[in-house]
Amino acid sequence: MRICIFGAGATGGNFAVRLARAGHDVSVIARGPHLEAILANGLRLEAGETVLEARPRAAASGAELGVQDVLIVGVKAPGLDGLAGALAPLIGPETLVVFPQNGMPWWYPLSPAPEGAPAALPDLALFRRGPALLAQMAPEQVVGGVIYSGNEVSRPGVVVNTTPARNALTLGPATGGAGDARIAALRATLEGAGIGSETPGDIRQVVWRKLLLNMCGSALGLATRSVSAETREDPELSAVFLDMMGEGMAIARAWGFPLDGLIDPQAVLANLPVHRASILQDYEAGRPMEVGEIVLAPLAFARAAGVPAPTLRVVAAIVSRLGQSAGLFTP
Ligand SMILES: NC(=O)C1=CN([C@@H]2O[C@H](COP(=O)(O)OP(=O)(O)OC[C@H]3O[C@@H](n4cnc5c(N)ncnc54)[C@H](OP(=O)(O)O)[C@@H]3O)[C@@H](O)[C@H]2O)C=CC1
Ligand SMILES: CC(C)(CO)C(=O)C(=O)O
Repeated sequence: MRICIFGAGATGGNFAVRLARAGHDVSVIARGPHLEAILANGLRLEAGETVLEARPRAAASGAELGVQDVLIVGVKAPGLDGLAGALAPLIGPETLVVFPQNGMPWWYPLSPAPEGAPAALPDLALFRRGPALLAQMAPEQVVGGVIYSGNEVSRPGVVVNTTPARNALTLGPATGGAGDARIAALRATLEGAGIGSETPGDIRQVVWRKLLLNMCGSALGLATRSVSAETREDPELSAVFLDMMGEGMAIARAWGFPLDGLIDPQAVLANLPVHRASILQDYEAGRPMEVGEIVLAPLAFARAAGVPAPTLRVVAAIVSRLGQSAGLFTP
């Protein structure tokens, strides 16, 4: 299986090292000092006491690598704008293209609304990424992904894995269902490399579940400039977190993905990692932020379904203002 990770930064770098060390034909697309470091010394993954190194093939462009069996698009969501042409040389008619970005994904509208959900999705700018990307691949090639794995690039060529006990990438076809044998084979490949990959009923349910973690934990970590775990140490912030979780569960329920019984908000709070959420990493590094995907999209879903979300509204306004003032987010 030829696997390319386009944008082997924090999470992509983690997956590239683990897959390469499991013996797979892995290549990465990177740029700048990170690419130079990978070309010179390979990729290094520091996961707790464990250090893993690998030398995947590295390139600046897809044309150097050619068509892949699996393409994992590891860039941040704003990086998808204008990216379709750069992905093209890596994609053939059989290539599975995995999009594992946090928050509401561009591919969400590719499968029909579940029974009882409002028929029309909110009109989000992020959904307008679809046409350019779908000019390079059929909808059936699009694989939705959800990452549970905390990572940070500590210096070029080096990734620190802040959640060594949990590294997972859940996959499901964006057009619905559990997926065919090729997706099953990819899950098995990930599992064999130490990356958990359960089979979801509907990947959009997993998206909502993860989105709530980011909408509450990552947004509060950003607003307070602290590792996510600090929220659970502060009683007032914990209460805000739980209020937002309740709102998020009501939003997901209204859109046909009830999470009752699947999420225990108290347990999610108790397990917030000692990790600078990726949106906080972006803010501090001056990189475009996933504000639209992580807080404004669920707020828009709340409004479209008439679900009250007063706490989310306040936190979203603060996070959006932070991003806009820093020039890292445009609504
Ligand atoms: N980090 C984490 O712990 C987690 C992240 N996620 C999600 O995973 C996704 C990826 O996040 P993360 O891994 O943190 O992101 P990173 O920013 O660490 O990695 C993305 C990489 O892609 C590179 N890149 C972007 N565009 C191009 C391009 N056109 N050509 C070559 N390289 C490019 C970036 O380079 P450059 O640095 O030069 O921009 C960077 O190295 C996000 O949606 C995030 O929310 C999910 C769970 C946890
Ligand atoms: C909170 C975390 C690590 C969960 O995987 C995450 O998604 C992020 O940092 O953006």
